[in-house]
Amino acid sequence: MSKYVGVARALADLERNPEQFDAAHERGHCVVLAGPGSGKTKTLTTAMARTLVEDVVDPRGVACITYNNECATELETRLAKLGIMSSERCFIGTVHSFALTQVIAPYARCIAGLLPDRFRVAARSECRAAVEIAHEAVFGNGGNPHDRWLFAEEKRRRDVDRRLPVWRGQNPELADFIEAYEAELRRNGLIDFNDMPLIAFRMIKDHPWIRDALRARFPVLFVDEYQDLGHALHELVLLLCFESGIRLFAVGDADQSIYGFTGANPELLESLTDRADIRTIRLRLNYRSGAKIIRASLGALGEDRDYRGVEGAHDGELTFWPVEGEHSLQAQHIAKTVLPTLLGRGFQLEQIAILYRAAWLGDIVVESLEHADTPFVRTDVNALVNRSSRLARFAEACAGWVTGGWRVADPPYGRLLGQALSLVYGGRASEAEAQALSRQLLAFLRSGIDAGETTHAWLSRFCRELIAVWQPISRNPHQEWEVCLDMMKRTDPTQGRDMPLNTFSGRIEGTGRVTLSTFHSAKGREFDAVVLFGINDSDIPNWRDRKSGRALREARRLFYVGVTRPRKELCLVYQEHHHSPWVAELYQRGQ
Ligand SMILES: Nc1ncnc2c1ncn2[C@@H]1O[C@H](COP(=O)(O)OP(=O)(O)OP(=O)(O)O)[C@@H](O)[C@H]1O
Repeated sequence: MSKYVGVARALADLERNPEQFDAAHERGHCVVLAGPGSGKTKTLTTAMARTLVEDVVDPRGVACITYNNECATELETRLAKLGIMSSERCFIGTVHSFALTQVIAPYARCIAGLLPDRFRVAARSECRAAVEIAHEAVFGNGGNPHDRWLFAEEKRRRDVDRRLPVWRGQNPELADFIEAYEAELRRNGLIDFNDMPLIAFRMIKDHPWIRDALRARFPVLFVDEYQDLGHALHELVLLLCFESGIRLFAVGDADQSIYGFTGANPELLESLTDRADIRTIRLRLNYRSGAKIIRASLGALGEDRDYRGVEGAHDGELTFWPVEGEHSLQAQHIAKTVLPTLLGRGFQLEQIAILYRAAWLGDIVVESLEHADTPFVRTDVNALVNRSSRLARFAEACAGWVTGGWRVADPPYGRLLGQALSLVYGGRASEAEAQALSRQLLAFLRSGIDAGETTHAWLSRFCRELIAVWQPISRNPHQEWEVCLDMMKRTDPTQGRDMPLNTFSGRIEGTGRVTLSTFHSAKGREFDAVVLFGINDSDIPNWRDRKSGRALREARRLFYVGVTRPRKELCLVYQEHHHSPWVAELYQRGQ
């Protein structure tokens, strides 16, 4: 579909919702605030596509920053449906990747002494070693360097502008520790993950020409899930949009802020709405869930909001599944009773998700589902494919192409090549480099068609024939090649973990498999039916959440994110007489 038709259709879709429609046409700074299922992502992608087609003339483009690679992939997929591909004109990625690929990589070399010439991103072991050396230099031998580093990291993420008095005014010894750590990394030609937005911020702050260059390329900046992006992004936005003339379009929901442990703070989003130069648009309709589920979700959140369902929509269903016993019995109950009941009511497995608080709870669910022979696809950190790793997703997409996708261009070869170019060259390759890479990729992919390899055997060749060749020529300073070894370990045939290649590939995700996910990974997704597992009084909230009001509020928001994923049915599974205190409120409001 051409992008013109795609955009026209997307805008027509919003016509019956005047707030969404207005937001998509806004030409000044705009923040869209809205609850779950209200079409924030839909509005953002439509606004982005419209801006590219109507407002911004080639070769200028737009940039969209989002929380993690998983959200970036979701946005890319939605934009592709409107005929818009991510490209030099359309950057979609995390704040770290924006900082690295759009600010540091192109401009750092123009600033003498800023970074070593051929810097790269440090591995975790290199960061730990630098923490230990810096700790000894600043504090001598007393105390655990890594425990103290947790506090230092918090300060590092929060006090983005180091020229402000607060940098040395509060905890000056932590400031010394951080500076010694960064100096140690630089001595070794390294930067770390959290350095990326900080270095970019300083570059933009100190060098007005970098602001001009960025505004020339990206006159409009989109930010998805603003509430989760933390201080570094917020400072970057203030600098780029309110001091440098870039237009801002941001969407978010403070009630869904669940990444406090990485420095996110819902107040940053709210502070934008106080500005007179920003138009704030609030969306009230929830297109996703039935009215009963919407009411129950406000019980889960413990606050009042004026959200409502669309007229004529189904009411939705809430079901409660108390189980006599701990986690493993609750998981067995899901496999033996809850899922069969949902299937009996006409739900398809691929439209059901089981959500839980942490990946270790996912291990317990996996055991029960395997025992019951129920097919599943797992999307938490213990999953075979780490969904937030671009390399892992590339491997998965290649496997999809090899196992039949090549026949129907699902995924299209051009997309695989684009991903490979981005992994190896950060998207900037010469014609000759692109051709050579394409030859290697195509030769590898073709050799896998009808080869009958298992996943482990295919991944071994993937590592040998592609990754080992690409690693030495790569110009992308953020490497994650170790993900390949991790996937090989997770499919080790000697441990009985190998599987057919089409089981590994994403092609059969969504066909006949129930989704397993943490609440965090389920953010932004939706399913017909959602089963919340382990909603016990010791799990949500757990003892850590109960330690502070802030942590307790975040746990409650996490619960709210889970409760707002279903379209039609929400099932809560918990230990009888030991359910989370929030279940009662949810029950009362849901009636
Ligand atoms: N104007 C509309 N007309 C019909 N359906 C819509 C409209 N706006 C949104 N939707 C549908 O509502 C659902 C939720 O939309 P979307 O994922 O964009 O919401 P969201 O606000 O980003 O949700 P969350 O915050 O929970 O991630 C999607 O299925 C989307 O297609």
